[in-house]
Amino acid sequence: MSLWVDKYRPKDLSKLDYHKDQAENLKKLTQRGDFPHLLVYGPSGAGKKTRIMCILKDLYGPGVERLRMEQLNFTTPSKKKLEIMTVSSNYHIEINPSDVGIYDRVVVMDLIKNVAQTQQLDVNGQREFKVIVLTDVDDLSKDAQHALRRTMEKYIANCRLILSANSTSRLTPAIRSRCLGIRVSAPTITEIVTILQGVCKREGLNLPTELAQRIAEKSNRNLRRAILMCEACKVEQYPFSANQNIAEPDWLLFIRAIARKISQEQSINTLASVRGDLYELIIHGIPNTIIFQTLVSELVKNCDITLKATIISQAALFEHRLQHGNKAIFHLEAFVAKYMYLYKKFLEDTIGDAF
Ligand SMILES: Nc1ncnc2c1ncn2[C@@H]1O[C@H](COP(=O)(O)OP(=O)(O)OP(=O)(O)O)[C@@H](O)[C@H]1O
Repeated sequence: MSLWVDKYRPKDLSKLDYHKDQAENLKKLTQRGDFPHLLVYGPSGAGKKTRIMCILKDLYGPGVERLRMEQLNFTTPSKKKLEIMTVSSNYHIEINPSDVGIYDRVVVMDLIKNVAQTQQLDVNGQREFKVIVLTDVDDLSKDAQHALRRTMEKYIANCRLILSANSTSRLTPAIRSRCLGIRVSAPTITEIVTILQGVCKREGLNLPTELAQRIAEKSNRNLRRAILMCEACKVEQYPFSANQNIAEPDWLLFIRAIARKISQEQSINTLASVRGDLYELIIHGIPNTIIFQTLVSELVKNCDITLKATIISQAALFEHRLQHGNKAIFHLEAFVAKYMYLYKKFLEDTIGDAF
């Protein structure tokens, strides 16, 4: 039994439910003989991966859906052995080079070189090139980005890259300028409502519009999250009711609890306990940027408008450090300490004014 997010993931460009004009343009692109490197970017759960798989299917036919998982091994110049999981078909290979952290450069270079130099398994494949899908490229180190740029130029004859990223801001201009950019913005609330109702209809369920609307709003326009929440609602209670409880992911509730703790008491003890909580989230694989952004948005809910402005500008600074530094916990914790200081000072100043 598969989850609705997998079961109802559209498999053809013509079946994509939103950004339809873009899907049509992509179809035209795949029909031309030549095909550029692509950079598909947009927020999490907006449908990047789905669109990429549809492009591949259009290029190579249903064979790209026969996927296998493989572990690839690499050796760094200092003879350290690296292992990384890949998903591939006879026509393409998908890899997330940031899985190997600071060694991402080795993986990027070796992988592209190997793929470009090996023969296509299926010699009747309709294309002369293979596709390498690299995900989360905005997490690549600068070194790896430079290597990527050089390698993509060198092997353009035999392989094409499809890069996927949440935003282009951390990519070097050299990479951006060598790819055709495809922006997949988050679907609107109305689009999400329609998709949720479509999914439920295909399951033979009746989803009240009001509940679909509430789920869409709670999902933060992340379609994956919306569909997962909708399925969780079904497990919790069916027939649906318009005002039933919408289960939210554990990590979100956990971050909300951290934010409450920080706003209740600003002290060394709270900071120490928050450090433990942040470690807990990191250990469970919640991405640093998600932890940071959710925490900031929860914290500013408790802030007066002037304080909010200060907090947001500080958050921008710490987020920048988080993205460029290695130890996420330092920057997360430093931000919490800064928030506590600003919040406490604000309270003291305003209470002082009141007297
Ligand atoms: N056009 C669409 N119509 C209906 N459902 C869609 C569409 N695009 C995506 N979905 C659904 O949304 C879910 C999330 O999409 P996808 O995995 O493509 O997002 P993503 O942008 O790659 O996310 P991330 O960056 O977090 O990996 C999919 O599992 C699929 O069920």
